[in-house]
Amino acid sequence: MASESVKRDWSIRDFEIGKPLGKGKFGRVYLAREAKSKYIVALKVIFKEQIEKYRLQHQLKREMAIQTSLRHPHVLRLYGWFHDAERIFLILEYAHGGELYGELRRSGHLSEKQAATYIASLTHALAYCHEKHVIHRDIKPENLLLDHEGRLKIADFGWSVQSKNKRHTMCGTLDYLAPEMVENKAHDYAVDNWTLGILCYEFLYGVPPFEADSQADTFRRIMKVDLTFPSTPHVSAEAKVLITQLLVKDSAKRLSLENILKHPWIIMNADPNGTFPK
Ligand SMILES: Cc1cc(NC(=O)CCC(=O)c2ccc(F)c(C(F)(F)F)c2)ccc1-c1nn(C(C)C)c2ncnc(N)c12
Repeated sequence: MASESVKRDWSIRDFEIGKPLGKGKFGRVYLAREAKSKYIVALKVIFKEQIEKYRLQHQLKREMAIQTSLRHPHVLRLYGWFHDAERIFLILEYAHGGELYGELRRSGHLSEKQAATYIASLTHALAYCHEKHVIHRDIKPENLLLDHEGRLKIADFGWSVQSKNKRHTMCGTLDYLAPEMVENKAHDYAVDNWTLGILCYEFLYGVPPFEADSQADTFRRIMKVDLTFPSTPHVSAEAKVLITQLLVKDSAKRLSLENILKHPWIIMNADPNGTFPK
């Protein structure tokens, strides 16, 4: 699939369409199978009139170029795409394990081993993206999927796909944005380091650290870095140290991706091959 997906021109006739996986602002996504190789993929249908209506042609082209160029075990593959008169079809890696979000909602919070394994996977994926000069900027549980072995995959929905089970967060939540993003200031790669701190907190406590009843209150809590840790036995002091070293207002002072991977909490808890014993 990898070699073919780059050169040949695909068309809808090459695929057998399966069950719908979810629907989004621009169209639906289906389980599908490439007819010859029987290779399973997720096929996302985007309606051209929606893209034209929001004048997203260039942004979509840029996203497609970025996503087809990324090759990393923790970044969901975009194998290729094709279009007909009114639709654009994206041929995506199928994440058999579904949404990490679902796992977090079901269990309330993750164990330190699960949380550390996911943070280490995300850190590896972000180090790769940053090497390719790609800042993700939109990492949140919504965009995190799991493969059949429970390995994390960063997916970039562009515009979030609302899967079947309704999400609890409104789209456009501020919870995951760094201070310089919510202030609309110039931002750099370190915004992703901040978001790793947000996600680590949410994996361990079940809610993001600056959650509030209104966006205005969330905004105020982010700008103040109003970070508090509920007292609970299942979160170690080392985990709190890592979160505190990432949720730093001055982006230059946030722990680097390299030092996250050397952090005692990650070394002690992350499973090196990214799965972790269930
Ligand atoms: C549906 C789905 C899509 C994606 N990726 C994208 O769609 C990229 C699209 C994009 O970048 C884009 C689109 C419009 C647009 F206007 C722009 C712009 F212009 F703004 F930049 C950008 C990744 C994974 C899934 C996915 N979803 N699910 C279920 C949870 C439903 C899955 N379950 C299993 N496996 C899966 N792969 C999935």
